[in-house]
Amino acid sequence: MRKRIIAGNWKMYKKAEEARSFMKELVDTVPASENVETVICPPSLYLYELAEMTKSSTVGIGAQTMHEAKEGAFTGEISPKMLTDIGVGYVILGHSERRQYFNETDEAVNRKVHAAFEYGLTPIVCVGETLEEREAGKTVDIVATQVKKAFEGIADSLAPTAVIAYEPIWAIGTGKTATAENANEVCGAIRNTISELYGKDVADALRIQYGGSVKPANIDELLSMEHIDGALVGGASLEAASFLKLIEAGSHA
Ligand SMILES: O=C[C@H](O)COP(=O)(O)O
Repeated sequence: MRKRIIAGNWKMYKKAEEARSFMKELVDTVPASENVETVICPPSLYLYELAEMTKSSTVGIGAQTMHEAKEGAFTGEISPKMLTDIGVGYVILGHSERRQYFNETDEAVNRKVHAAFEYGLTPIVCVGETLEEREAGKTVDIVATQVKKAFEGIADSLAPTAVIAYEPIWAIGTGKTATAENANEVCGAIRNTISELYGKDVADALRIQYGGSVKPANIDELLSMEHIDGALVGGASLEAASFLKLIEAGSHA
């Protein structure tokens, strides 16, 4: 049985005090459950403080992106070594906003997946199609190619510990959600791709999240699907009350 993983991606939102009080509430009230792993990915500015606040709790902290090098003259960047050093455990890689606005290519995502593993971080690898690609019937091809490229050269022993987030780009922040059946179908295709690459045991172990306008009203149906093991949540992770409802949903057997 795969443990669910619900991750909040705050993107470029929240002032320091808001981040602090959210995390205090989350740490104090997050249900202790063996069924769900909880992760918050704040802006990098808050990583250190929030990692300190969550040290003795079950809440994990993730970065929203990182550079692939351990250190160097890369103004403005943060490295996997720095993330591990301050107690960050996860990193989102290849989010569609990084691909779209910051020219993050499949090749760069692959290098970052390698770097994440090298420094003991769990990569949350994002894949997803545009509306145009979906309407042209290319969804499965697109996500399968993104997965294959992201995992190029990744050892069999590491692959099952990665997380893949399927985020149809047209569903991000738009209020439009893929139907649970649709999302499940694509997550199933992702699992098949992993099975082709690594075999069934790895495919059965690797967790796949759905992301794109996930909220308390649709989480139960999404999580009831065979191939959906959690959610990568933007908007609904910004308020502790709604995020806690998602964790609560994930904690049910
Ligand atoms: O990383 C999170 C996704 O981009 C989903 O964002 P959203 O829940 O606001 O649609």
